[in-house]
Amino acid sequence: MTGLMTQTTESALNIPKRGMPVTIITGFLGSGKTTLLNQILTNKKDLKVAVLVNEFGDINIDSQLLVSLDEDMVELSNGCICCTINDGLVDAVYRVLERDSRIDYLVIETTGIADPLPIILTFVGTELRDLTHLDSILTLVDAEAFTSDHFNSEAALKQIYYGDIMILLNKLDLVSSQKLEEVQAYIRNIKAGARIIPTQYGQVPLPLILGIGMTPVNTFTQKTHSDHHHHHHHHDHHSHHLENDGFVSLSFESDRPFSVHKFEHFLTQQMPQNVFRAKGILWFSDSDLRHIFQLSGSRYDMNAEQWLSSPKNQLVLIGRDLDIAQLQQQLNDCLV
Ligand SMILES: Nc1nc2c(ncn2[C@@H]2O[C@H](COP(=O)(O)OP(=O)(O)OP(=O)(O)O)[C@@H](O)[C@H]2O)c(=O)[nH]1
Repeated sequence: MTGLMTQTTESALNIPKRGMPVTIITGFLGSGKTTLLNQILTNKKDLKVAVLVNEFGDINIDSQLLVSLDEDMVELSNGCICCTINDGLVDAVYRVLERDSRIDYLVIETTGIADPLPIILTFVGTELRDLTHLDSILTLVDAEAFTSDHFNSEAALKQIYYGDIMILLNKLDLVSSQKLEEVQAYIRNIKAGARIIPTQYGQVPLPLILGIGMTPVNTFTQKTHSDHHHHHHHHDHHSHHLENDGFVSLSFESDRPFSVHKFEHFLTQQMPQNVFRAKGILWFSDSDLRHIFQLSGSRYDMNAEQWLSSPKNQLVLIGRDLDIAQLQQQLNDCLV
């Protein structure tokens, strides 16, 4: 993969000038969307890329973990993009379009539980249709975590269903070739003719995913026209997946550090199985470094790096049927 990357990341992207091209990254919780976004930002060369990040928790962890946090970065409000999207997204895209500085490309990272259809319809069914050009929808799938019931999530299935388009089957390093075959067969079964690219840490030559003109805009446009009389009304697209999927999130912040032993105890003894995803920037009393904590399914890891701001604890947990009050208390008890 790495060899391929160096060969193909020359400024070979063929980006049409009509309307700003837009790529939407979807994929279930922890599948590798932010990792892919970082690959894009690292390898974009001269391409001026604006980024919209949307998170389901109340704290923006992802935006703090992106490689480039310069003026190209735009942050969307929190909440699920497909529920709060319509005005928030349109406004955020306008802010990008109205910038004085040059912007060649817009990449949008959705939350891991977003149903992509309302987002697609926002681009093809509103005034954004004339201003932007929806180029591609990339759906990340965690090859290891993928099963046919995939956390019983409606959103996870829809991400594949609408992601016509391009599926990045990520975390190749964590699966056997047999599992890889099984997942590919499963995806092709739900989505005949799906284009699937196996990846590791989202490494993929950019010309394969940006400027590819893969979104069958007409299909979605026809749907929009038959569903809508007024293109300003987007509420019909509101998805009920949150109620169906039953996801809740807990955001924890503190200006005091954790005891590493207490936090370890919380992680191994107290944290319920139905926390599917956690991410945090953690401060431990016995360390001068910030710890980037990532949990996805049954895996977690922690990387230490320099603080970029004054130390504090920020943690988001996402799962189903969580006892929020109890978890808050348990996290409080980890503080020194
Ligand atoms: N082993 C392995 N880990 C990966 C790979 N890609 C991403 N990860 C890890 O998976 C975890 C989740 O990755 P993210 O990129 O944050 O996932 P995400 O889809 O943005 O997560 P949400 O925004 O919470 O839905 C992180 O710890 C990554 O380092 C991969 O190919 N292999």
